[in-house]
Amino acid sequence: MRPALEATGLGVRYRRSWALRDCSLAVPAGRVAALVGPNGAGKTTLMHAAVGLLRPARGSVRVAGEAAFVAQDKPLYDGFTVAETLAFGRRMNTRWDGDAAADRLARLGIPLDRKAGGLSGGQRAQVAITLALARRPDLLVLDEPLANLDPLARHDVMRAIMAEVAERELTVLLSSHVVSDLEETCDWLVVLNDGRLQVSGDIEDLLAGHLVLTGPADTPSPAGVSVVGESRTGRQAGLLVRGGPVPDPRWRARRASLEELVMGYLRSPASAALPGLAGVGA
Ligand SMILES: Nc1ncnc2c1ncn2[C@@H]1O[C@H](COP(=O)(O)OP(=O)(O)OP(=O)(O)O)[C@@H](O)[C@H]1O
Repeated sequence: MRPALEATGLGVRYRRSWALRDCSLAVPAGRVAALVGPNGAGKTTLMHAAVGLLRPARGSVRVAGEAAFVAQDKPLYDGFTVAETLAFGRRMNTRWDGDAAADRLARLGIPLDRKAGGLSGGQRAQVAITLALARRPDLLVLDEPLANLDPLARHDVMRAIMAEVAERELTVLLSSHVVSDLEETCDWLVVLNDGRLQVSGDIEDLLAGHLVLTGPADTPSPAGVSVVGESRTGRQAGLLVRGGPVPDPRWRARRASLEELVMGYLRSPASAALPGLAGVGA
């Protein structure tokens, strides 16, 4: 099946510095993909390139169908009511599902006569996402949709995104700094670090393909697996490895959590888990 989002050798440069280098990835249709990485890693740049807001200096990025983008600051006109905001969206877009948008806001209990400036952070996020969904996109791109939201609002926003994905063929790419927010919802992981792609893959396959090993600090690294990262503190050593099993009884092995997997790669910028590498599903 054609990927919903495909980047090939993508490179983006702001003046003389490269914000993204040689980035090749494919997100299958119908997935909810988490885009994670430290500040300045290139997440927003990748999203802007994907939705056509900036032109790559190298390579290409392609979306199958229409993309809708919700920027980090969720721009809404504070003086407009929610109803006026919807009417404006209808005038600006040929492909517009106003009924679905009104239904969605009613379900969320967001009053149509409220000025956007009087909405809470969570409500603003929901209105911005509703406007993007009303355009019936094939790919919904959300730049930190959960930033500045309390835990309940974060949960509500993620649940609402899940409901949309379940209802129709929609692919989502969303960035976040809080990996625990992504665990229940996302099934694809993209890790960027300093402008380079480190991980792109199915989350279940990635978790099944990695182990956390703990053992005495002087234990030699196990054979037959590839060490992503290691920390040796005092008498204890901890490794994140790709592959397994590890028959050496000095190492205790367990499944990695999503957080451990992400942190393990981010701490070891030279490591990568990309399609085509042994032990990682494409
Ligand atoms: N308009 C711009 N002009 C010059 N440099 C830029 C511009 N936008 C981003 N950059 C630089 O490109 C790099 C990637 O930035 P980007 O905003 O894509 O990262 P990010 O992963 O989204 O970061 P954050 O998590 O802080 O939002 C950074 O080094 C940043 O300083």
